Amino acid sequence: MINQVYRLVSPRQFEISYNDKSIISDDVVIRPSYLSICAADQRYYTGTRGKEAMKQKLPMALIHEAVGEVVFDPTGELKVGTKVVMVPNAPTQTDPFIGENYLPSSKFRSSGYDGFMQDYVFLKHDRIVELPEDMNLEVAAFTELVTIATHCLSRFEKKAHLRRETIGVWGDGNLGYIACLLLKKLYPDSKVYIFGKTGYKLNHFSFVDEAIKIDEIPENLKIDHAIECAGGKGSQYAVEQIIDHINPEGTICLLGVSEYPIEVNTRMVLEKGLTLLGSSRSGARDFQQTVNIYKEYPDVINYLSTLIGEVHDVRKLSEATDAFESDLSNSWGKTIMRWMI
Ligand SMILES: NC(=O)C1=CN([C@@H]2O[C@H](COP(=O)(O)OP(=O)(O)OC[C@H]3O[C@@H](n4cnc5c(N)ncnc54)[C@H](OP(=O)(O)O)[C@@H]3O)[C@@H](O)[C@H]2O)C=CC1
Ligand SMILES: O=C(CO)[C@H](O)[C@H](O)COP(=O)(O)O
Ligand SMILES: [Zn+2]
Repeated sequence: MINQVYRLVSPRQFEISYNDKSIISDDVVIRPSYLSICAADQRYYTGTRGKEAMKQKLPMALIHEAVGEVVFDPTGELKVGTKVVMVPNAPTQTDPFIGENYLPSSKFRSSGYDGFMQDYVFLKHDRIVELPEDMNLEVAAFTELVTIATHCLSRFEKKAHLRRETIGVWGDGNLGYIACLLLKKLYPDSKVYIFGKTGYKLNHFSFVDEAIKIDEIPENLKIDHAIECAGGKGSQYAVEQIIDHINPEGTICLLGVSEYPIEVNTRMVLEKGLTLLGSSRSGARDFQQTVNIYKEYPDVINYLSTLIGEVHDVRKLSEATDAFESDLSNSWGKTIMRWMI
């Protein structure tokens, strides 16, 4: 069959390409239904990802956050119409110590390999997780971003010492919101503080113990551990404040992506004996665990719906461009594309 793939060819410019794909294989054929735009996609779309990466990775279909419906499963295991979330990471090897999302040989969609902006996506069974039948698909669309927090917390659980009275999250955006939400569910005895820049964004974090503006942090405030979700240059200021307010031997989970190297006060990292724990992307297990969280705590889905920013119907490529442009001027929430192309 001929599959249409919608690739970014240069900043702000998409083009259609045609891929001949045989359906005689083990792959499940999925029709994407709801796609969600990530900050990483925007760095490619706007061309701020850096000249070298742009040259190396384009042309490429964007989007690694998406759900879809099964249209054909050669094994007959999945019924036509089953709603699934798609795992963007495709490992080519396994390693007893290194996770699939840290193996350099893995292929990650919309970072060097075609993402989900396609008519059909062809996936192995282990790259698909079935969604609850009544799942809000606009929320499900950004499940991949939720898996980032799930993955980070599973690493935190293994590495951080057990005094977890107060945990601080820096970054009053999408990932900060999700990290706070999962912390409150998975660590109900811990106090969770959100640290952000903007009052109206912080107002959305109704479920945390404290919402604090970063220029109003009491000098004597202390936290046991922290999660940084600011990104860009903001990561540097966030890490600086975290180091000031964290108790000795705390763990700092780093999630924000910076295009340029940031400065870290290593003297104080040493003096306080801190652990810096970076996490990037996620694997199939994190997707399964996240869907389990949806099932166990259905109110998580309600809280996540606060993050639905705009939903765009995309019937033609110019409407995808509109969605990306509009996303750039939205200060709160995720931009979702209802994929009708
Ligand atoms: N590690 C991983 O695998 C992943 C990482 N990411 C990265 O995480 C970062 C956040 O993503 P996302 O939440 O979607 O982006 P958002 O833009 O929604 O959130 C970032 C928020 O942090 C705020 N901020 C900036 N500086 C500070 C600071 N010093 N202290 C506290 N808050 C600050 C921003 O405010 P303002 O806008 O006003 O500057 C914004 O509200 C990005 O860099 C993204 O690329 C995303 C997905 C996966
Ligand atoms: O968003 C992400 C995962 O959800 C990562 O930040 C993204 O994969 C980083 O990739 P790149 O190197 O292409 O910016
Ligand atoms: Zn992403």
